[in-house]
Amino acid sequence: MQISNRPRLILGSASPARRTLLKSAGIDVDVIVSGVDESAVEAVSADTLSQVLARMKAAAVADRVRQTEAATLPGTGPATLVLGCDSVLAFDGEILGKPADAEDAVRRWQAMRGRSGTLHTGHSLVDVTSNRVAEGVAATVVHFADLSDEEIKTYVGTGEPLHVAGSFTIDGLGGAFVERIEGDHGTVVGLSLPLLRRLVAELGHSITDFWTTA
Ligand SMILES: Nc1nc2c(ncn2[C@H]2C[C@H](O)[C@@H](COP(=O)(O)OP(=O)(O)OP(=O)(O)O)O2)c(=O)[nH]1
Repeated sequence: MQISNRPRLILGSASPARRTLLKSAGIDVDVIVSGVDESAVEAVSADTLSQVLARMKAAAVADRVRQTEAATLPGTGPATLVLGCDSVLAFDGEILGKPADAEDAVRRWQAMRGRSGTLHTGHSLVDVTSNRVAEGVAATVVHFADLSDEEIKTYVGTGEPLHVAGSFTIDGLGGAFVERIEGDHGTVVGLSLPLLRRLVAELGHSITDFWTTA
């Protein structure tokens, strides 16, 4: 039996978009949702907030893995890594997570249309065995289309904006409302693959080690 030396990546996020993005990039993950209460953290700046929350999520899941898998965690051999992420939109001096409700989403879009904001996604990668951590925040400027009131009302009515940071997606219905971006596309979805490549390298791996197809 071929013993896999492939390191294991656990995604500490409930976001289906993050899991899909990794799968499309050849990386199959296990998912363990952190359950971290994001409201407990004071927003200082968008990049600091996204980094602190990503760190809290990854640490919570790494602790759980250490407790539940103590017997099977390899002291040597393939590593087990946990990735936590958090995305927030910096717009007009505010830090915007998910909208409170539909009215909030409408108000946000009436302010955002025709303007730009910066989507910050914090990443924290923990090697469960060595406890080493590699972290970074990726930021992408998003230029929004000048939506009509009718488009805003219809888009919010789909429910999509209510579940995502910044009240928009770039890979869903909201894609029609993103004129252009300056930076990595994945950062807007919620996970930067080029940054992940650098973080796994910091912990001694190559991103190609995680490919299930290679
Ligand atoms: N599909 C998609 N999702 C987006 C986009 N922008 C933001 N999101 C989602 C990704 C995350 O699920 C959510 C941002 O909230 P968080 O970063 O706190 O993650 P979430 O609470 O969903 O899950 P987690 O806390 O990681 O378990 O918004 C986008 O352009 N496309």
